[in-house]
Amino acid sequence: MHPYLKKLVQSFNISPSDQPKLEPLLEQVSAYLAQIEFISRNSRDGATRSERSDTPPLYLDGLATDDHSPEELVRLLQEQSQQYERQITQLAAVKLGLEDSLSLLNTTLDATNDGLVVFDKHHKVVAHNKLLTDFFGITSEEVEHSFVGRKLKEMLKATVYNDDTLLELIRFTNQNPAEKAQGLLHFKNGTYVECVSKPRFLDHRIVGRVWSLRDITDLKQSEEQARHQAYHDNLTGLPNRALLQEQMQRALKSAHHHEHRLAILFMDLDGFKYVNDSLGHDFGDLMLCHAAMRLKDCIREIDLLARYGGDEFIVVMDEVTSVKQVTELADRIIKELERPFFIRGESLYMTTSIGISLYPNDGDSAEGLIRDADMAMYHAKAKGRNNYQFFAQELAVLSSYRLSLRNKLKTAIEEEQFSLVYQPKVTTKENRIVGVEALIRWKLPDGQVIPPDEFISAAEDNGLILPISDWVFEEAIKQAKAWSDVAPSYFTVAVNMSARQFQQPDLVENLMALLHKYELPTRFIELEITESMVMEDVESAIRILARLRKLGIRIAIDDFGTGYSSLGYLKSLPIDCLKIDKRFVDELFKSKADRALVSTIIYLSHVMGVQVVAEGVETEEALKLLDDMTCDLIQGYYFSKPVAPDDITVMLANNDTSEDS
Ligand SMILES: Nc1nc2c(ncn2[C@@H]2O[C@@H]3COP(=O)(O)O[C@H]4[C@@H](O)[C@H](n5cnc6c(=O)[nH]c(N)nc65)O[C@@H]4COP(=O)(O)O[C@H]3[C@H]2O)c(=O)[nH]1
Repeated sequence: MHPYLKKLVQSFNISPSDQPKLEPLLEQVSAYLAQIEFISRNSRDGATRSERSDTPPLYLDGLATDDHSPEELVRLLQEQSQQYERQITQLAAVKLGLEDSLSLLNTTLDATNDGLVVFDKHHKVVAHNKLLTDFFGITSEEVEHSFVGRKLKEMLKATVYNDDTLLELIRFTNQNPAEKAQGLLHFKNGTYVECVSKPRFLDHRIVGRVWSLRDITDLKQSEEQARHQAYHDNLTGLPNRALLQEQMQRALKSAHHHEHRLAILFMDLDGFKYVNDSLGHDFGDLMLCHAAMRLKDCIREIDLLARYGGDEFIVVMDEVTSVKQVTELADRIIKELERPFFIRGESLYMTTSIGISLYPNDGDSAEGLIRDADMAMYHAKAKGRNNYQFFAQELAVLSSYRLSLRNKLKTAIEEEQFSLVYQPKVTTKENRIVGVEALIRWKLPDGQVIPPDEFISAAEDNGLILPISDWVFEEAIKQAKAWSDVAPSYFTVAVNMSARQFQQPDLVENLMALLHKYELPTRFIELEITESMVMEDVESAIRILARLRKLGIRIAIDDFGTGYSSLGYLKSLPIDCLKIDKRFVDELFKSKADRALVSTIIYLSHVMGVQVVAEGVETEEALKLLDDMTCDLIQGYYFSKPVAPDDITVMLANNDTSEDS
């Protein structure tokens, strides 16, 4: 105790029991006295009055205590002690605040879902939590040295091989202490951890760094799941169009690099629409899954199989060494799909048409190769389905021709480049005209005539078929009205209906409006629709046909025998006439099977009360045979080619118009 304090205790007679209470204060005072003693040496008058003796003079703020009475001294000391008490109270509050902050920090560190470690500016660990040690499988003691040297290597062992993200992050933060750094760590136990490192600032100065680690495995997994869904077809689980594009880009790059060849096989199931329409979409879905499985079995590990669209699949064959290898795969696929499918107790047959393009022969872009294979697939369909065709440049020429046709078609209607010709339909026995078929002709301003087979499908593709069909209908009805006065009552003008037109919801209303406009009785009009148009949606087709028929319009099925229809379904169709396709008529003398087929079609049609017309009859021989087979009507060059309306008017005038037809 300071000698003056001793003196003080003695002079104020402070009891020994009270002395401990005063002790903290006395200690403070003692420290203070030591301080003022130092100050006193530099007192205002500069005199050094602090010669060391047993009772050196006491100075308070430069005032020697010897100069003051004890009362004054006590007052001064009391003032000082009060000041100390205030300071102590303040300090205690600050300490409490600090303790509170520390406890808050510790609780926060433990409660957070992130692994945290806080460093000071000397890279010393200031704080960390348990999660951090869990992530790396280290102890709390090891954290101290964890981010440097050998320990860091140990710690990195927790992440997957070759994931040196953490190392990179540390390097980056050492070089850029003021920057935030962020990375994704992949741990051996499968977890994905997002790692963020931020500098700590105090008064605009960097005082250290905080590292936080967050387990984002769930997020990553749902991301993966979303990615899988975005890139795979829900039904078959196969890669979809988007993934195919990506994978093809990669395969093309690698093929270019390694000088490999690729083959793209574009497959379209034949008549799948029929399965869907007749057996339902659920059944169709099952069929697609089965087909996908079979296709998968046909390809090698390195090949890619994707679902491109409804019933379209694509195989990208990698490392192709020969064309034979490709044709073998195409054959295998065709055979594999030809085997019957047994689904829900039904056995079904399915075939496929395949178009093939080759890299680098046919191009080097994914889109181009797919387009070429698609074109070749259409060629395979045209060749009778259930076969494969390689892309050939001629197909591209054909396709660009179709494109140029489409552009020219746009002006054809406005410039009245279309006209109608009419081909008579006559009775097989007497060759009496019972009707005509209206056939469109397109003559370009330069005199070039383009046959309908060439431009109708192009017009179907770009939607121009609708205004063209409207024009044909109006023109044919106008002409039928002109003939209605001279023609017998059974005379009909048949008009070909386009697939798009058949799908128009206001088809019946539009047709009736036109008939009304030209005051033509409905019985003069016959609509020719193809089997495939009916098969698109059998139920709705039946509904529309029944409505038209009820209004008195005749219905004929055109090109019969070329589609997928069976004779069986004919009985459910509300039709008046069936036209046997020219292909069968051509084969009458060449193929016994076709002859038998034509005969059966005629017989069954009659049983069902449907009239039969044979198309494309060119010879007397064919006419006679068809007559023997009891075919009702014929149409073909034998009697007349399609001719101008005036020629028909003349024919009608010379026609036997007896009403017994
Ligand atoms: N070699 C040969 N050919 C014969 C003989 N008899 C008739 N033909 C031809 O066979 C086609 C019969 O018409 P389609 O089967 O309805 O087949 C038509 C029809 O599907 C479509 N088409 C024609 N006009 C129209 C139309 O106005 N609208 C729609 N949507 N399609 C039409 O174009 C197809 C072809 O029409 P066209 O070229 O006029 O060809 C016509 C006709 O000229 C014959 O004895 N020998």
